[in-house]
Amino acid sequence: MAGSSGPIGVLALQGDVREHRSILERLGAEVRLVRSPDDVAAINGLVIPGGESSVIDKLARVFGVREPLRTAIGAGLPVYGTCAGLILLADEVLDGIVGQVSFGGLDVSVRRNAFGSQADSFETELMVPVIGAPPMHAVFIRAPVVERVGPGVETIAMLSDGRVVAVRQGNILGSSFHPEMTNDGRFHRLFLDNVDRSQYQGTVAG
Ligand SMILES: NC(=O)CC[C@H](N)C(=O)O
Repeated sequence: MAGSSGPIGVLALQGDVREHRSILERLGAEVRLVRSPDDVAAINGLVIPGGESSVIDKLARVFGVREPLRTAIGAGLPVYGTCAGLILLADEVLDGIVGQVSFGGLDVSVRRNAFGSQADSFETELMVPVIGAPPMHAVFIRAPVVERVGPGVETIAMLSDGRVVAVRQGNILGSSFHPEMTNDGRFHRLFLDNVDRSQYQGTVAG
């Protein structure tokens, strides 16, 4: 069972926290909403929701969780980021607002709002080989695209035009789209399997 040595965190500063919480609980996880360094110290996996990455970045600094999260991710905390969450995990953010930074951890470059204003939001069926059939119904909302994939990063989903929309690197998983909005638990299952297999022991506060 996932979360055997601690709860699964959902970063709860802004965004679609409730949807992630409910899909994780449906899969049997104990969820802790993360808003403080103590919360970061208590979790053994983390979901970073969709929302607005620049706002989550700012609030993470205000709430004092940015550095603890960076330390935990660097120490191997299993993480899954959707949309804004993927942006926050990218080592490089393209088209960020002035001063915007990410937590990092994923050796990728991600472009915010990559689909432009004429197609801010769309939905499509997406084949994700590591998850298998049937295809996922993928919802893209002012979504980012992964433009550079580092050597240790695996591309796990692409649009039909070849644009990369889901990746993983070790215990870090990210998607441009929102499985939490379509009640498809397969990405969260993949993340919880990472938590179950993880050797992550937590970090000393700081
Ligand atoms: N649905 C989303 O999470 C949108 C992401 C948003 N465009 C950002 O830059 O953070």
